[in-house]
Parts: sequence; C-alpha cells; structure tokens
Amino acid sequence: MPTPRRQMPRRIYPLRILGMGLGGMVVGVVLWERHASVSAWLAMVLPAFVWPHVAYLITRHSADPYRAETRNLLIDSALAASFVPLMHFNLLPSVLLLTLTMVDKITTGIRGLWARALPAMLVGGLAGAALAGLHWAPETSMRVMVACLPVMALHTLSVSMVSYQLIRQSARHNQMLDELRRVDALTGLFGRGHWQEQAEAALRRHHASNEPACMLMLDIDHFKEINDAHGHTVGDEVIRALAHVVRGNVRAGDCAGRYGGDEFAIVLPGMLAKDALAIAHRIREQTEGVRLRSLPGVRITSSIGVAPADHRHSNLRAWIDAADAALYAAKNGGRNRVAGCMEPALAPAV
Ligand SMILES: Nc1nc2c(ncn2[C@@H]2O[C@H](COP(=O)(O)OP(=O)(O)OP(=O)(O)O)[C@@H](O)[C@H]2O)c(=O)[nH]1
Repeated sequence: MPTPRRQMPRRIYPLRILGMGLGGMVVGVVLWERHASVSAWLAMVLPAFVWPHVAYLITRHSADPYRAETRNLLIDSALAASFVPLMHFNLLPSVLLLTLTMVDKITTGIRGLWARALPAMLVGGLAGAALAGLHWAPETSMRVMVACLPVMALHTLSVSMVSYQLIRQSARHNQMLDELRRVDALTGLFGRGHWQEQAEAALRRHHASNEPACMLMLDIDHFKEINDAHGHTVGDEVIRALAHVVRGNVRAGDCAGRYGGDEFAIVLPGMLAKDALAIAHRIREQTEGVRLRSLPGVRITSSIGVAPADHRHSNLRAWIDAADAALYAAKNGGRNRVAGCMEPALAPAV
C-alpha cells in the first residue's frame, strides 16, 4: 500500500497545476495592463504553466520522491516571489501570492518548511528583480482584483478540503487507537486496561448507591500443558473458544475482559451473588463442552472464582484479590469448579 509520503507528489501535482495556473493568470492580467515585454511574459508562462509538469517528472524519476517534492515546494515559493518584481510590486496580487505560497508550505505539515521557504523567496525575488528591473507601481486595478478572486476562493476551498480530510483521518485513527486500547486482539473481549476502568466504575457505583455487582475470575486449567502438548496456535484457539463461551453468557452491559494469558475477568453490574454463581457454573459447564475444530480430542476445563463487591473493597485491587482468592480456592479444590469468596452465604460452591 502506498504510504502518505509516497503519495505526496501525486497529491500535489493537480494542486500545483491549479495554483500556479491561477497565479499565472493574475500575473498575466498585470502584465497585459502594463504592456509587458516578451521576456516578462516568458518569465510568467514558464513557471506558471510548464513548471508543474517538470516538477512532477522530477519527482517521478527521483530515487527519493519525497525529498524531491520538498525541494519542488521551495522552488514554488521562489517562483511565486519572482512574480512580485515582474508585477512591479502590484500590491494585492503580490501580497496574495506570497501569502498563499507560505500557507502552502505550512499546510504540508513538513517541519520547518515554511522557514526554509523564506530564503528561497528572497532568491526568487532577487532573480525576478534582475530580470524585470526594480519598478514601483503598487496600485491595483479593479480588473486585477477580479483576477485575484478565483485564486483566493479556490485556494481557500482546497486548503479547507485538505484540512477537512486530515481531521477526518485523524478522528478515524484516534477511534482505531481507542478500539485497539479497549479490545484484546486475540479474543475481541475488553483489554485489561479498559476492563479495569469499567470494573472501577462498577465498584464506585456499588459504594455510592449500594448497587450490587459481582466479579468472576476465570482461568483455564492446565493451560500450559495444552500449549506444551499441541503448540501455541492450539493454545490460542482454546483462548478464543473460551472467550466465545464467556461472550455467550454475559449481557450487553456486563464487562468481560481478558485479564492475562489464560485468565478472564468479568464484572456483572447489578447482579446478586447467587445469580453470578449460576452464570459461573454455566460457563464452567459449557467450557467442558468446547470442541476445537483443529483438535476435537482436546478437553478443556476452567476454574472460576466469584466475588461480590462489598464495603471491604475500598479499591479495585481489593475486589480483584477477593475474586483471585476464590479462583485459587477453586484450583486448590481440584480445578474444574466454581468457588465463591469468603462470605458465609457464598461458602465454596462446587
Ligand atoms: N497460546 C497462548 N499461551 C499463552 C498466552 N498467554 C499466556 N500463555 C501461556 O499460558 C500459560 C499459563 O499457564 P498458567 O496459568 O500459569 O498455568 P496452567 O498450566 O494454566 O495451570 P493452572 O492455571 O494452575 O491450572 C503459560 O504457559 C503461558 O506461556 C497466549 O496469548 N497464547
């Protein structure tokens, strides 16, 4: 896929044809008004109507098109500045062309290009003066003002459209970055960071309004053995299959995430412990029923710890520790089981 850097010459080509062409027409009106010499006309026609194509050929045949295009942009500025003495410093088109060529440099986003354009413009201005002499006629006629309008309007519109596209692109990239941050690539469940934010919010709601919430910590049993026996690709398939089971057992408002390697964490807002235990049991049972497409003989089990949020959980760490303790109780109890945290009403349920 072509990178934005490689696309730059192709993107700039039509813009240069348009910009230099319209600029050349403005200069042409000034030259026509003052009955300029053939050499002055040539000094307008070559940069305005021939240079854009030469510039494109240079970049196309360059080993480093980006660098060549950057150089061309500086030449654009020099050529625009050369028009100023050619127009005998006609005020409106001179200011307009110098301003627009500077805007062009700034909107490329290339660091420091506008500063490098200043000496280029000085050289261009001096070259124009050497060719046309130094004549001072700053008055701008109505005809020249009218000739400036298309440049002003089209340049402003094209810069706005480029900015609009960049803003849209950057919004899309931000959305993708946010998605990458929120979602675990292997399972499509929430990533750990986003899961923690959601879990913290559920715990805050619990403390603020006593809204019940439960946390499930799930770990695949002997997962290392599956990896060792069948390889990491099968291991990944197991993780994905488990994520599928988890996803099938949570509601839209629940928060299921991949907490680490083969460990999943689920927050069930608004759910009482007995209902959370029922869900944990269902997940455990369905895990036993998982059959891998690539290796149907592999059997998978999971251990799950359940911890309802309570007043002792002053922060998320404490709540996770409670769910972890329940998970280890399930592991120590022989695996492939569900255990609730220490609360009497929840004493290990197998
Ligand atoms: N395939 C795969 N393996 C992973 C991934 N992340 C971590 N692991 C592996 O998961 C294994 C985690 O094993 P543990 O949870 O420590 O132990 P276990 O074998 O599951 O044993 P118990 O949890 O005690 O039942 C390690 O071998 C890790 O290398 C992953 O994204 N893909």
